[in-house]
Amino acid sequence: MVTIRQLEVKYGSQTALRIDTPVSFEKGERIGIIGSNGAGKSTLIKALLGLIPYRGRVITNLKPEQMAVHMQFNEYVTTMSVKYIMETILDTKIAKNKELQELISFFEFESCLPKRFNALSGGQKQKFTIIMVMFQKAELTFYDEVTSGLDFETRQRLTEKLSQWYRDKEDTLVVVSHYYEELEQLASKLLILDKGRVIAFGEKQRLFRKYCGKVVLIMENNDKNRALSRNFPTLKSPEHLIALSCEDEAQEWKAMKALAENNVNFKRSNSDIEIMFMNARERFYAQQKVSSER
Ligand SMILES: Nc1ncnc2c1ncn2[C@@H]1O[C@H](COP(=O)(O)OP(=O)(O)OP(=O)(O)O)[C@@H](O)[C@H]1O
Repeated sequence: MVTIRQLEVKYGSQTALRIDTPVSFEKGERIGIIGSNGAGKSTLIKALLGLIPYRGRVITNLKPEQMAVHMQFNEYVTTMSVKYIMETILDTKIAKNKELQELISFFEFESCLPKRFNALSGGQKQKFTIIMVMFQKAELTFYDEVTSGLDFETRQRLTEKLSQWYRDKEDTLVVVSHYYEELEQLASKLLILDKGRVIAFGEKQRLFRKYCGKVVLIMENNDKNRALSRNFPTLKSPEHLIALSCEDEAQEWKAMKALAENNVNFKRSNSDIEIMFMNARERFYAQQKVSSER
């Protein structure tokens, strides 16, 4: 559907994004884009939508009107109801449009319709834009930080709604997010960016296997657990945690037995995106260092 053969975006003299190896988004895929602040995530979306100039080659059979986008920040006039804005932008009447009614009801947005945009809560504002984006039924839909700025519970509820809506559909989605739980639910493939470079791209489980092993056992970082973990291969992990990497079932049983015998609480995961991201980044820079030393 979209193939990025090569892409370079510069703001002045600063290169914000450079993709050298081809990246393709195929029909029906759910792609998550992750990366720290300033990694180039929004820049990539803007370039794909043709909103900013870039050098390189992006091949797509999609016309601009076949792509829909939910940007991080959205503003609307505040002198009229959101119902009026929705009907004007979508050029339809809610009362006569079953599909739009279904979306409004799915997102429990009915009671918000008479309100003005500035009177909506953060979550309601996002729902408003999501409904309008979904209504376009685009071939390719981008969600850029759709739950950013929302409290934990609202974020979870909205992610669940999005995941439910798309569950049995074939839409192609590109979801940019800082929140790993969101990508666990919405993405099956990941594009990991850092400082404008592609660190890794591929199917979520394949990347987990490559950077973390079969499974990771995650426990609190304290003196006792640090001592225990010395007998096992560990991965890079958030500072308050220790992650043991298990390459196969035998290693997993051995590590679990040791943790159980020492009465350690742990979480087992074969999909932790945060730990996978940290280790992919670590390996990328280690390889860069080796090749620059050659
Ligand atoms: N309009 C602009 N002018 C100059 N520099 C810009 C502009 N927009 C982005 N940048 C820079 O380009 C780099 C990538 O920015 P981008 O917004 O794509 O990052 P991001 O991964 O989306 O970050 P965040 O997670 O913080 O939204 C950053 O260093 C940023 O400061």
